[in-house]
Amino acid sequence: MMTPDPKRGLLLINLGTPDAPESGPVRRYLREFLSDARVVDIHPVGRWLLLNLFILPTRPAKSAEAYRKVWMKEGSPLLVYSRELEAAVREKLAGEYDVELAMRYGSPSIPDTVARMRARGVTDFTVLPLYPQEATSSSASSLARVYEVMTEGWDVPNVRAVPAFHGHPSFLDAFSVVARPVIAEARADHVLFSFHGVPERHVRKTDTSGQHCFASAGCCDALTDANRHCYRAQCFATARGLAERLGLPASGWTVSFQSRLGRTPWVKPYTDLVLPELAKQGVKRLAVMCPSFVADCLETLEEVGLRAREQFVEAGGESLTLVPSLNAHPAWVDAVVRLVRESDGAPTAAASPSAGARPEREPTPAR
Ligand SMILES: C=CC1=C(C)c2cc3[nH]c(cc4nc(cc5[nH]c(cc1n2)c(C)c5CCC(=O)O)C(CCC(=O)O)=C4C)c(C)c3C=C
Ligand SMILES: [Fe+2]
Ligand SMILES: [Fe+2]
Repeated sequence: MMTPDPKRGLLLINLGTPDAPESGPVRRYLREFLSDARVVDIHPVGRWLLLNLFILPTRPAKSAEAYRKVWMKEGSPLLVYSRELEAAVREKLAGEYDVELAMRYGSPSIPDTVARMRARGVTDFTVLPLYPQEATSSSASSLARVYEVMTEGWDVPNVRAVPAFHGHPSFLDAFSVVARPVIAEARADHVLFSFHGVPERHVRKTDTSGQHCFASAGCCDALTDANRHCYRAQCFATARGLAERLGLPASGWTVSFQSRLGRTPWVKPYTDLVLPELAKQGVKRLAVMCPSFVADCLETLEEVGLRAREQFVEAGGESLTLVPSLNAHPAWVDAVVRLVRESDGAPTAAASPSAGARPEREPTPAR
Protein backbone atom coordinates (compact mmCIF):
# COMPACT_ATOMS: atom_id res chain seq x y z
CA MET A 1 0.00 0.00 0.00
CA MET A 2 1.26 3.50 -0.84
CA THR A 3 1.87 6.01 1.92
CA PRO A 4 0.29 9.36 1.05
CA ASP A 5 2.68 12.28 0.47
CA PRO A 6 3.28 14.33 3.58
CA LYS A 7 2.10 17.91 3.45
CA ARG A 8 4.63 20.26 5.01
CA GLY A 9 3.75 23.22 7.19
CA LEU A 10 5.99 25.95 8.57
CA LEU A 11 4.89 27.48 11.86
CA LEU A 12 6.64 30.75 12.69
CA ILE A 13 6.30 31.62 16.38
CA ASN A 14 6.88 34.89 18.15
CA LEU A 15 6.11 35.99 21.68
CA GLY A 16 2.81 37.82 21.31
CA THR A 17 1.46 41.25 22.03
CA PRO A 18 -1.75 42.86 23.32
CA ASP A 19 -4.70 43.36 20.95
CA ALA A 20 -4.89 47.08 21.75
CA PRO A 21 -2.79 49.63 23.69
CA GLU A 22 -5.34 49.91 26.49
CA SER A 23 -5.27 48.64 30.09
CA GLY A 24 -7.81 45.81 29.56
CA PRO A 25 -6.11 44.09 26.60
CA VAL A 26 -2.66 44.67 28.14
CA ARG A 27 -3.86 43.14 31.44
CA ARG A 28 -5.17 40.05 29.57
CA TYR A 29 -1.86 39.70 27.74
CA LEU A 30 0.26 40.14 30.86
CA ARG A 31 -1.90 37.68 32.81
CA GLU A 32 -1.35 34.96 30.22
CA PHE A 33 2.35 35.77 29.77
CA LEU A 34 3.31 36.07 33.43
CA SER A 35 1.23 33.04 34.52
CA ASP A 36 3.64 30.88 32.51
CA ALA A 37 5.82 28.86 34.90
CA ARG A 38 8.66 29.07 32.39
CA VAL A 39 8.59 32.86 32.68
CA VAL A 40 7.91 33.35 36.40
CA ASP A 41 9.46 30.19 37.83
CA ILE A 42 8.31 30.35 41.42
CA HIS A 43 5.77 28.39 43.49
CA PRO A 44 2.31 28.69 41.84
CA VAL A 45 0.84 30.36 44.94
CA GLY A 46 3.68 32.90 44.99
CA ARG A 47 3.20 33.51 41.26
CA TRP A 48 -0.52 34.10 41.72
CA LEU A 49 0.10 36.55 44.59
CA LEU A 50 2.86 38.38 42.70
CA LEU A 51 0.69 38.71 39.63
CA ASN A 52 -2.57 39.68 41.30
CA LEU A 53 -1.28 41.82 44.17
CA PHE A 54 1.73 43.55 42.64
CA ILE A 55 1.86 43.39 38.84
CA LEU A 56 -1.69 43.45 37.47
CA PRO A 57 -3.04 46.32 39.61
CA THR A 58 -0.52 48.85 38.22
CA ARG A 59 1.53 47.60 35.26
CA PRO A 60 -1.20 47.33 32.58
CA ALA A 61 -1.94 51.09 32.63
CA LYS A 62 1.76 51.99 32.57
CA SER A 63 2.56 49.50 29.80
CA ALA A 64 -0.50 50.58 27.78
CA GLU A 65 0.81 54.16 27.82
CA ALA A 66 4.17 52.90 26.52
CA TYR A 67 2.46 50.82 23.79
CA ARG A 68 0.48 53.88 22.65
CA LYS A 69 3.74 55.70 21.88
CA VAL A 70 4.80 53.10 19.30
CA TRP A 71 1.46 51.65 18.13
CA MET A 72 1.08 51.69 14.33
CA LYS A 73 -2.13 52.36 12.40
CA GLU A 74 -2.15 48.65 11.41
CA GLY A 75 -1.64 47.51 15.03
CA SER A 76 1.11 46.45 17.40
CA PRO A 77 4.56 46.70 15.74
CA LEU A 78 5.48 43.15 16.78
CA LEU A 79 2.42 41.72 15.04
CA VAL A 80 2.62 44.02 12.00
CA TYR A 81 6.28 43.16 11.30
CA SER A 82 5.79 39.46 12.06
CA ARG A 83 2.87 39.39 9.60
CA GLU A 84 5.04 41.05 6.94
CA LEU A 85 7.68 38.38 7.48
CA GLU A 86 5.04 35.64 7.31
CA ALA A 87 3.74 36.98 3.97
CA ALA A 88 7.22 37.25 2.45
CA VAL A 89 8.29 33.77 3.60
CA ARG A 90 4.97 32.30 2.38
CA GLU A 91 5.64 33.73 -1.06
CA LYS A 92 9.18 32.30 -1.13
CA LEU A 93 8.09 28.86 0.05
CA ALA A 94 4.90 28.62 -2.03
CA GLY A 95 4.28 25.05 -3.16
CA GLU A 96 6.76 23.70 -0.58
CA TYR A 97 5.30 24.71 2.78
CA ASP A 98 1.98 25.94 4.12
CA VAL A 99 3.26 28.93 6.16
CA GLU A 100 1.55 30.52 9.18
CA LEU A 101 2.50 32.78 12.08
CA ALA A 102 1.36 32.08 15.64
CA MET A 103 1.99 33.90 18.89
CA ARG A 104 2.91 32.21 22.18
CA TYR A 105 0.55 34.55 24.05
CA GLY A 106 -2.53 36.25 22.65
CA SER A 107 -3.44 36.00 19.00
CA PRO A 108 -3.07 34.43 16.51
CA SER A 109 -2.88 31.65 19.11
CA ILE A 110 -0.92 28.43 18.67
CA PRO A 111 -4.00 26.12 19.06
CA ASP A 112 -6.11 28.07 16.50
CA THR A 113 -3.25 28.26 14.00
CA VAL A 114 -2.33 24.59 14.30
CA ALA A 115 -6.01 23.62 13.93
CA ARG A 116 -6.29 25.67 10.71
CA MET A 117 -3.14 24.14 9.26
CA ARG A 118 -4.23 20.60 10.14
CA ALA A 119 -7.64 21.25 8.60
CA ARG A 120 -5.80 22.12 5.38
CA GLY A 121 -4.09 18.74 5.54
CA VAL A 122 -0.66 19.59 7.00
CA THR A 123 0.93 16.42 8.36
CA ASP A 124 4.58 17.48 8.90
CA PHE A 125 5.33 20.61 10.88
CA THR A 126 8.55 22.59 10.97
CA VAL A 127 8.47 25.04 13.86
CA LEU A 128 10.68 28.12 13.87
CA PRO A 129 10.69 29.99 17.19
CA LEU A 130 11.68 33.51 16.14
CA TYR A 131 14.19 34.03 18.96
CA PRO A 132 17.87 33.88 17.94
CA GLN A 133 19.06 32.87 21.42
CA GLU A 134 17.49 30.05 23.44
CA ALA A 135 15.74 30.98 26.67
CA THR A 136 13.36 28.84 28.66
CA SER A 137 11.04 31.85 28.89
CA SER A 138 10.88 32.33 25.10
CA SER A 139 11.89 29.43 22.84
CA ALA A 140 11.33 26.56 25.29
CA SER A 141 7.99 27.97 26.37
CA SER A 142 6.88 28.34 22.73
CA LEU A 143 8.00 24.81 21.82
CA ALA A 144 6.43 23.30 24.94
CA ARG A 145 3.09 24.88 23.98
CA VAL A 146 3.41 23.63 20.39
CA TYR A 147 4.15 20.06 21.54
CA GLU A 148 1.28 20.23 24.04
CA VAL A 149 -1.16 21.30 21.31
CA MET A 150 0.16 18.81 18.73
CA THR A 151 -0.16 15.87 21.12
CA GLU A 152 -3.67 16.62 22.36
CA GLY A 153 -5.32 14.15 19.99
CA TRP A 154 -4.52 10.61 18.92
CA ASP A 155 -3.29 11.49 15.42
CA VAL A 156 -0.05 13.21 16.35
CA PRO A 157 1.71 14.92 13.40
CA ASN A 158 5.46 14.99 12.78
CA VAL A 159 7.02 18.01 14.42
CA ARG A 160 10.53 19.30 13.90
CA ALA A 161 11.98 22.42 15.54
CA VAL A 162 14.55 24.68 13.87
CA PRO A 163 17.44 25.13 16.34
CA ALA A 164 18.37 28.51 17.82
CA PHE A 165 20.23 30.54 15.23
CA HIS A 166 22.31 32.93 17.40
CA GLY A 167 25.46 32.15 15.43
CA HIS A 168 24.00 31.26 12.06
CA PRO A 169 25.88 33.10 9.29
CA SER A 170 22.66 33.99 7.43
CA PHE A 171 21.14 35.60 10.54
CA LEU A 172 24.33 37.51 11.35
CA ASP A 173 24.80 38.58 7.73
CA ALA A 174 21.21 39.83 7.51
CA PHE A 175 21.51 41.90 10.69
CA SER A 176 24.83 43.35 9.45
CA VAL A 177 23.24 44.29 6.12
CA VAL A 178 20.51 46.18 8.02
CA ALA A 179 22.90 47.80 10.51
CA ARG A 180 25.84 48.89 8.33
CA PRO A 181 24.19 51.88 6.57
CA VAL A 182 22.41 53.01 9.74
CA ILE A 183 25.64 53.03 11.76
CA ALA A 184 27.43 54.88 8.95
CA GLU A 185 24.65 57.46 8.55
CA ALA A 186 24.63 58.08 12.33
CA ARG A 187 28.44 58.43 12.31
CA ALA A 188 28.32 56.28 15.44
CA ASP A 189 31.45 56.20 17.57
CA HIS A 190 30.26 53.14 19.53
CA VAL A 191 27.79 50.27 19.10
CA LEU A 192 25.80 48.87 22.00
CA PHE A 193 24.32 45.38 21.56
CA SER A 194 21.37 45.48 23.95
CA PHE A 195 19.71 42.06 24.43
CA HIS A 196 16.51 41.25 26.31
CA GLY A 197 17.53 40.08 29.79
CA VAL A 198 16.43 37.05 31.79
CA PRO A 199 16.81 36.30 35.51
CA GLU A 200 20.26 34.92 36.38
CA ARG A 201 18.46 31.98 37.99
CA HIS A 202 17.13 30.92 34.58
CA VAL A 203 20.60 30.85 33.09
CA ARG A 204 21.98 28.90 36.04
CA LYS A 205 19.31 26.23 35.53
CA THR A 206 20.58 25.59 31.99
CA ASP A 207 24.09 24.80 33.25
CA THR A 208 23.96 21.02 33.36
CA SER A 209 27.46 20.80 34.83
CA GLY A 210 26.27 22.96 37.74
CA GLN A 211 29.73 24.53 37.86
CA HIS A 212 30.05 26.83 34.88
CA CYS A 213 27.59 29.71 34.96
CA PHE A 214 28.80 32.72 36.96
CA ALA A 215 31.71 30.69 38.36
CA SER A 216 34.07 33.15 36.64
CA ALA A 217 33.73 36.64 35.21
CA GLY A 218 34.36 35.28 31.72
CA CYS A 219 31.98 32.30 31.82
CA CYS A 220 30.12 33.59 28.72
CA ASP A 221 33.18 34.53 26.65
CA ALA A 222 32.98 31.41 24.50
CA LEU A 223 30.43 28.72 23.79
CA THR A 224 31.50 25.33 25.06
CA ASP A 225 29.75 22.07 25.91
CA ALA A 226 29.15 23.34 29.46
CA ASN A 227 27.29 26.51 28.46
CA ARG A 228 25.86 25.61 25.06
CA HIS A 229 22.33 26.33 26.34
CA CYS A 230 23.28 29.47 28.26
CA TYR A 231 21.17 32.37 26.95
CA ARG A 232 23.77 34.95 28.05
CA ALA A 233 26.64 33.08 26.39
CA GLN A 234 24.60 32.83 23.16
CA CYS A 235 23.97 36.60 23.29
CA PHE A 236 27.70 37.25 23.58
CA ALA A 237 28.31 34.87 20.66
CA THR A 238 25.82 36.85 18.54
CA ALA A 239 27.50 40.12 19.52
CA ARG A 240 30.95 38.81 18.57
CA GLY A 241 29.62 37.59 15.22
CA LEU A 242 28.03 40.98 14.47
CA ALA A 243 31.03 43.02 15.67
CA GLU A 244 33.28 40.97 13.41
CA ARG A 245 31.02 41.46 10.39
CA LEU A 246 30.67 45.18 11.07
CA GLY A 247 34.44 45.55 11.43
CA LEU A 248 34.18 47.02 14.92
CA PRO A 249 37.36 47.24 16.99
CA ALA A 250 37.29 45.61 20.45
CA SER A 251 36.92 49.04 22.07
CA GLY A 252 34.05 49.99 19.73
CA TRP A 253 31.26 47.83 21.11
CA THR A 254 29.62 46.75 24.36
CA VAL A 255 27.02 44.16 25.35
CA SER A 256 24.19 44.87 27.78
CA PHE A 257 20.80 43.43 28.84
CA GLN A 258 17.51 45.36 28.99
CA SER A 259 13.86 44.94 30.07
CA ARG A 260 14.36 43.50 33.53
CA LEU A 261 11.36 42.93 35.76
CA GLY A 262 11.22 42.52 39.53
CA ARG A 263 13.89 42.58 42.18
CA THR A 264 15.82 39.36 41.61
CA PRO A 265 19.16 39.69 39.80
CA TRP A 266 18.97 39.51 36.00
CA VAL A 267 21.88 38.88 33.67
CA LYS A 268 24.31 41.80 33.63
CA PRO A 269 25.42 44.38 32.68
CA TYR A 270 22.13 46.27 32.68
CA THR A 271 21.47 48.56 29.70
CA ASP A 272 20.18 51.42 31.88
CA LEU A 273 23.44 51.40 33.87
CA VAL A 274 25.70 51.00 30.83
CA LEU A 275 24.22 54.02 28.98
CA PRO A 276 25.40 56.73 31.44
CA GLU A 277 28.71 54.88 31.80
CA LEU A 278 29.32 55.08 28.03
CA ALA A 279 28.43 58.79 28.03
CA LYS A 280 30.88 59.30 30.92
CA GLN A 281 33.59 57.51 28.92
CA GLY A 282 33.13 60.08 26.14
CA VAL A 283 30.92 58.18 23.67
CA LYS A 284 28.97 60.83 21.77
CA ARG A 285 27.02 59.14 18.98
CA LEU A 286 25.79 55.74 20.05
CA ALA A 287 24.15 53.17 17.76
CA VAL A 288 22.10 50.51 19.53
CA MET A 289 21.32 47.11 18.03
CA CYS A 290 18.84 44.77 19.74
CA PRO A 291 19.75 41.35 18.33
CA SER A 292 17.51 39.25 20.58
CA PHE A 293 14.54 40.62 18.64
CA VAL A 294 13.95 39.81 14.99
CA ALA A 295 11.01 42.22 14.83
CA ASP A 296 10.68 45.70 16.22
CA CYS A 297 8.41 45.82 19.24
CA LEU A 298 7.76 47.69 22.47
CA GLU A 299 11.18 46.73 23.84
CA THR A 300 13.12 48.13 20.88
CA LEU A 301 10.98 51.09 19.79
CA GLU A 302 9.92 52.43 23.18
CA GLU A 303 12.49 51.16 25.67
CA VAL A 304 15.51 51.85 23.47
CA GLY A 305 14.29 54.19 20.72
CA LEU A 306 12.59 56.59 23.15
CA ARG A 307 13.59 55.98 26.77
CA ALA A 308 17.22 54.93 26.34
CA ARG A 309 17.78 57.79 23.88
CA GLU A 310 16.50 60.31 26.43
CA GLN A 311 18.65 58.75 29.17
CA PHE A 312 21.80 58.80 27.03
CA VAL A 313 21.36 62.42 25.97
CA GLU A 314 20.63 63.48 29.55
CA ALA A 315 23.85 61.76 30.60
CA GLY A 316 25.86 63.88 28.15
CA GLY A 317 25.68 61.87 24.89
CA GLU A 318 24.88 63.63 21.62
CA SER A 319 22.67 61.07 19.88
CA LEU A 320 21.38 57.53 20.21
CA THR A 321 20.31 55.80 17.00
CA LEU A 322 18.25 52.62 17.20
CA VAL A 323 19.19 50.20 14.43
CA PRO A 324 15.91 48.78 13.08
CA SER A 325 15.30 45.09 13.58
CA LEU A 326 15.23 42.52 10.78
CA ASN A 327 11.44 42.78 10.35
CA ALA A 328 10.76 41.68 6.74
CA HIS A 329 14.07 42.76 5.23
CA PRO A 330 14.77 40.64 2.10
CA ALA A 331 18.09 39.40 3.59
CA TRP A 332 16.20 38.13 6.64
CA VAL A 333 13.46 36.53 4.53
CA ASP A 334 16.18 34.66 2.63
CA ALA A 335 17.83 33.70 5.92
CA VAL A 336 14.57 32.26 7.26
CA VAL A 337 14.12 30.20 4.10
CA ARG A 338 17.66 28.90 4.49
CA LEU A 339 17.20 28.06 8.19
CA VAL A 340 14.04 26.11 7.39
CA ARG A 341 15.46 24.23 4.42
CA GLU A 342 18.67 23.38 6.26
CA SER A 343 16.84 22.06 9.28
CA ASP A 344 14.64 19.93 7.01
CA GLY A 345 17.70 18.57 5.25
CA ALA A 346 16.82 20.18 1.91
CA PRO A 347 19.74 21.46 -0.17
CA THR A 348 20.27 25.23 -0.20
CA ALA A 349 21.94 27.21 -2.99
CA ALA A 350 25.29 27.62 -1.22
CA ALA A 351 25.34 25.35 1.79
CA SER A 352 26.69 27.18 4.83
CA PRO A 353 27.16 25.41 8.16
CA SER A 354 24.57 26.09 10.81
CA ALA A 355 26.42 27.56 13.75
CA GLY A 356 23.26 27.03 15.83
CA ALA A 357 24.15 25.87 19.30
CA ARG A 358 27.49 24.42 18.26
CA PRO A 359 30.52 25.33 20.36
CA GLU A 360 32.78 27.89 18.71
CA ARG A 361 36.16 26.63 17.64
CA GLU A 362 38.21 29.70 18.47
CA PRO A 363 37.10 31.62 21.52
CA THR A 364 37.40 35.37 20.99
CA PRO A 365 39.08 37.56 23.63
CA ALA A 366 37.26 38.22 26.87
CA ARG A 367 35.07 41.30 27.08
C1 LIG B 1 13.70 37.95 23.06
C2 LIG B 1 13.16 37.05 23.81
C3 LIG B 1 12.48 37.33 25.08
C4 LIG B 1 12.81 36.82 26.31
C5 LIG B 1 13.89 35.83 26.63
C6 LIG B 1 11.91 37.40 27.26
C7 LIG B 1 11.91 37.13 28.63
C8 LIG B 1 11.12 37.76 29.57
N1 LIG B 1 10.25 38.82 29.38
C9 LIG B 1 9.65 39.17 30.56
C10 LIG B 1 8.71 40.18 30.76
C11 LIG B 1 8.14 41.00 29.76
N2 LIG B 1 8.53 41.06 28.45
C12 LIG B 1 7.70 41.90 27.75
C13 LIG B 1 7.73 42.19 26.41
C14 LIG B 1 8.47 41.49 25.44
N3 LIG B 1 9.37 40.49 25.66
C15 LIG B 1 9.84 40.00 24.46
C16 LIG B 1 10.78 38.98 24.25
C17 LIG B 1 11.38 38.23 25.28
N4 LIG B 1 11.06 38.21 26.59
C18 LIG B 1 9.20 40.75 23.43
C19 LIG B 1 9.39 40.51 21.95
C20 LIG B 1 8.36 41.68 24.03
C21 LIG B 1 7.55 42.77 23.34
C22 LIG B 1 6.11 42.45 23.18
C23 LIG B 1 5.38 43.54 22.44
O1 LIG B 1 4.15 43.53 22.57
O2 LIG B 1 5.92 44.37 21.72
C24 LIG B 1 6.71 42.41 28.67
C25 LIG B 1 5.48 43.26 28.29
C26 LIG B 1 5.68 44.68 28.21
C27 LIG B 1 5.84 45.31 29.56
O3 LIG B 1 4.88 45.39 30.32
O4 LIG B 1 6.99 45.67 29.86
C28 LIG B 1 6.99 41.88 29.92
C29 LIG B 1 6.22 42.08 31.20
C30 LIG B 1 10.14 38.27 31.54
C31 LIG B 1 9.68 38.29 33.01
C32 LIG B 1 11.05 37.41 30.94
C33 LIG B 1 11.85 36.30 31.50
C34 LIG B 1 11.69 35.74 32.64
FE1 LIG C 1 10.10 39.96 27.60
FE1 LIG D 1 27.83 32.19 31.51
